[in-house]
Amino acid sequence: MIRFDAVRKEYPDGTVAVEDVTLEVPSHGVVVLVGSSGCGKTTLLRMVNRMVEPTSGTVSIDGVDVRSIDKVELRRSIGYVLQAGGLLPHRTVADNVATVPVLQGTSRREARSAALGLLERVGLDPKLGDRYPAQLSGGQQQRVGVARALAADPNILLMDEPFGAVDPIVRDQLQQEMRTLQSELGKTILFVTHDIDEAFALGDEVLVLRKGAEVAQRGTPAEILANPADEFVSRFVGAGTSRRTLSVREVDGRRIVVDGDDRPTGVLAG
Ligand SMILES: Nc1ncnc2c1ncn2[C@@H]1O[C@H](COP(=O)(O)OP(=O)(O)OP(=O)(O)O)[C@@H](O)[C@H]1O
Repeated sequence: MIRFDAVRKEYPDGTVAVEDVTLEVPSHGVVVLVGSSGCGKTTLLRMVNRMVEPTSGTVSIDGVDVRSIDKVELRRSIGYVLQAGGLLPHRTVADNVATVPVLQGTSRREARSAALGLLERVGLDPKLGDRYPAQLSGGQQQRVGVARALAADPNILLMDEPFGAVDPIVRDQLQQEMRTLQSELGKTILFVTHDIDEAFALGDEVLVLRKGAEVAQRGTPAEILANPADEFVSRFVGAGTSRRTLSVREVDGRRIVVDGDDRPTGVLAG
């Protein structure tokens, strides 16, 4: 479990990115932080691996204050996936994935062979292991980013808009694959996005944040959609908008789900 206890972050220029946040992220679940640009999501996420130190308050993992853990050790023990993939451009894909295990003492050969297995696991042809990041598509690079984050078999994965830079179709695929992977691996995942649909697609729980990373509402996607806490959340999730208001029409004997503009969104099973 990750716990934020009364954390506040004021940057040296006086910007208060995180006001006063207390929250828990239970183990083995996916918690998504969603909010507009600049609301403090990234700052909060980076406090977990000490890329940002809180001005006050405490972040702990399974009851251990992260400040008591060596920064380098901590970062190697937590998977971190960024929007740009964060891959090292002058290393091959396989070497990128193998970097942390090698630093942790795994032999190069063993780490490389594990890396090829991980590439397969995230849906890539292991042959791509010999390429350089620039020789891959954006979606493939994101997959490598996920493989690299998983390489040291961390309990915790921090994901900062990892699918933000790819087209909607690839994004959809990556989200589905992440769900499958998570059902197999059961990591503790803290995921940041500004896209409410992505939050609803991936989160066991979703936290809608306002400025200063203040939690406007926390709940399952269904709870938030069914019962938005206030006007801010309601607007953010689009509850009550034509896109969210679905109804059923019968067409040629099949039951089609349509949105408030009568546009089809799916077919009812059964
Ligand atoms: N190093 C820094 N120095 C000063 N201000 C910063 C720094 N990093 C972030 N901020 C400010 O802190 C606030 C929160 O930023 P943060 O990146 O955490 O938000 P975010 O919700 O992740 O936004 P985005 O979705 O755009 O990445 C913003 O006002 C931002 O400009």
